[in-house]
Amino acid sequence: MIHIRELNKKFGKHHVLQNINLQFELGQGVALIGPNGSGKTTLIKALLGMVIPDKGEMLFNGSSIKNQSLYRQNIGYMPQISRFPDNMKVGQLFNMIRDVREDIKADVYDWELYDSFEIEQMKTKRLNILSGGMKQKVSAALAFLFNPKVLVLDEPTAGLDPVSNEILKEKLRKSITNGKLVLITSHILNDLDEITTHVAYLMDGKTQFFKSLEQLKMETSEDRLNKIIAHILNGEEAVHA
Ligand SMILES: Nc1ncnc2c1ncn2[C@@H]1O[C@H](COP(=O)(O)OP(=O)(O)OP(=O)(O)O)[C@@H](O)[C@H]1O
Repeated sequence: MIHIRELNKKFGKHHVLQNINLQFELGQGVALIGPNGSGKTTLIKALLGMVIPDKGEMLFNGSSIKNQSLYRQNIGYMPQISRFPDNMKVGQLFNMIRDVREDIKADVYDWELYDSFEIEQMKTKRLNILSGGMKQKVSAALAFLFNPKVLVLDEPTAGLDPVSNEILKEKLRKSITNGKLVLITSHILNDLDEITTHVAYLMDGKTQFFKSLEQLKMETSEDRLNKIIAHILNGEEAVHA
């Protein structure tokens, strides 16, 4: 579905992505994790065409995404920080985005998060007065609205209250079961446990590993993602010590 080959990106002298090779398929929940500044958001932005790589290629369904934009219709994106037009109201934003995608038929729409997050009740609120968590809800509902095959979520649970967090996680779980590809970054590894089928771990712009959760569980004899990662990192420290 998504093939990333020998991807490189420098910002000035800072080599932020170094020879990244990854392959994601429908039905996977890929946890893209790694320390602050390891390149996760840059990789996501490259995939969305928001950052232009220096070298390497990315294929979506077998076709290069270079200078393409149509493939993005298949991706629902929830950014780390949502920036909305300040004076627009929530309802106007949804209307505007639906107008942009007039090709999408009404029966394709997925209103589940819109309903669960009770966005109808905030329809008349201006976007610039929404709390951080409310903005996250709007952003999540928009990412799912057109029922895309691929969901890319950059720290989606940061700022969500526990009930909303569970709603989003359940939605992601269902989406993966129904054959969508979910690519998600988070530092809250507990949030990823029930969603993850594969883990891509980035460090200093390099892929440290990309493995299925099952394989990682077997290798570490740990069950939870935070324990698995701690096990691997402690092992590495021991090796380097
Ligand atoms: N537009 C830019 N110009 C210059 N440097 C950038 C730019 N965008 C990102 N960087 C740098 O690239 C590195 C990777 O940033 P990125 O946001 O991809 O990390 P991340 O893994 O998502 O981090 P976090 O976990 O903190 O969100 C950082 O050192 C960052 O300062």
